[in-house]
Amino acid sequence: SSIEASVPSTASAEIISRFQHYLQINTAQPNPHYYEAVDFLISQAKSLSLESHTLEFVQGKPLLLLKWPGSTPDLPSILLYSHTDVVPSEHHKWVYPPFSAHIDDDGNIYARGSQDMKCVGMQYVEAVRRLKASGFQPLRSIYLAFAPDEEIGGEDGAQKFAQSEIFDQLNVGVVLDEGLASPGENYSAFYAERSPWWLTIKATGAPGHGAKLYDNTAMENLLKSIESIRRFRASQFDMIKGGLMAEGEVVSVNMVFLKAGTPSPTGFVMNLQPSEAEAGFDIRVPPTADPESLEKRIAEEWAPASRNMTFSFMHQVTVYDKSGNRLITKTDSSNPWWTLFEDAIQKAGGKLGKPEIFPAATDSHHFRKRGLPAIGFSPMANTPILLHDHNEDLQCNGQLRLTDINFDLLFLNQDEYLKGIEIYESIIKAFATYVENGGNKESKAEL
Ligand SMILES: CSCC[C@H](NC=O)C(=O)O
Ligand SMILES: [Zn+2]
Ligand SMILES: [Zn+2]
Repeated sequence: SSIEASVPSTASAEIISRFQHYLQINTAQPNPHYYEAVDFLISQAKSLSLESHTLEFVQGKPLLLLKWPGSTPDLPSILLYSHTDVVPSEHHKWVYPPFSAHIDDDGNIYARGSQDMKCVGMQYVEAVRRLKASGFQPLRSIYLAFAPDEEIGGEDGAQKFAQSEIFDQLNVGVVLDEGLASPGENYSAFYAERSPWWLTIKATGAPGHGAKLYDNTAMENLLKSIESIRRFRASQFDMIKGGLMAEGEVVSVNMVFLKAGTPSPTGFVMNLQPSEAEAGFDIRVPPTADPESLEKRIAEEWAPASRNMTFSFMHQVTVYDKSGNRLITKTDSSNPWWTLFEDAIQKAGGKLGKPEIFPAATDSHHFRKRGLPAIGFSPMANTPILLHDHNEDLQCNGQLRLTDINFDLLFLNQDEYLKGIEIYESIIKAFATYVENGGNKESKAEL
């Protein structure tokens, strides 16, 4: 029987092979093969008799929308959201090629996107397949969106989608999007994310001979700022180290570039103090922070005009929605979707850890900005995540950027993947049949 347990059934083998197929499509930034992914997903939709629409808010960047109509279409719908792009890979550092979707003897599936987030996209599809096979009929309409460009900020994908008239017509009530794997037995879930602020500070000062000590040089002015930023960084990091805050709850600041000096044929001119010096920072602001005081700190301490400094943001995502509320999805009984989500996971035999703030950015904020509840969830427990593992280059805002966060690597075990499909079955069932007040006035009277 131990052999039987380790050999997947035919159905499981087919599920895994469909996942492999999706993983094998090269959708790496900056040149993702989007149409190949969309064609494959449309073939899946056909096999499930789902309606499919390819939306193209920007040419060459298709967003595939699938629909399973509900029997009570007036009720707000469920959006099962995923992105189709993946980050680039340094191929030589991989044990198995990133688009091989190789499965080793332990059942671990190796591919770029195995965790982020082709797993989730296909798990939605498989969960729908199983629910359909069981004869389940949703009350609410269920939409599956497969969107481009999350890895570069989602401006031509989720953002345009969430702001579109088409989106309004979907009457979405709740969004499921990606989370992170977790190494322990509890699943991770995310109710918010930190907003990226990409800050450049620039110092100017009088140029002068390298042998002269004088005040107000560009380098000295910049270094004072860097010292101040480092003190702030340490204060935030100490709260994590001391166990007072989770990673997503503090403001992170990391210096990502330094630019100064006068070039010469042999490198830099060594006896000249330059008149300009610049540094760039990747700042992540939790929705619980006070963005105004951080902006004040930047203007007064990190780049004060009094020290001949200027600053600009290459990218600055707000922490507020249109009504001025924080981009936070409630995780208490005031949000019925959260309660349903928790219960559904438990019913399917899963355990949920304390909900967290996602440390990086996902597409969820584009939906939270519309005031919608969005839950970040990738059902992968007992799965290592490689945070801060190695750097990857990709295009963002036309700039070559370096991410210091990398949770796309490694592998996903096939049993964990299959378990995740059952978890989604349970969640989709609960969401799609939910009616406010239980749809039953009497049951309310009993209370
Ligand atoms: C603002 S574009 C970058 C989005 C990216 N998302 C996942 O890594 C991130 O750096 O968080
Ligand atoms: Zn992702
Ligand atoms: Zn990613």
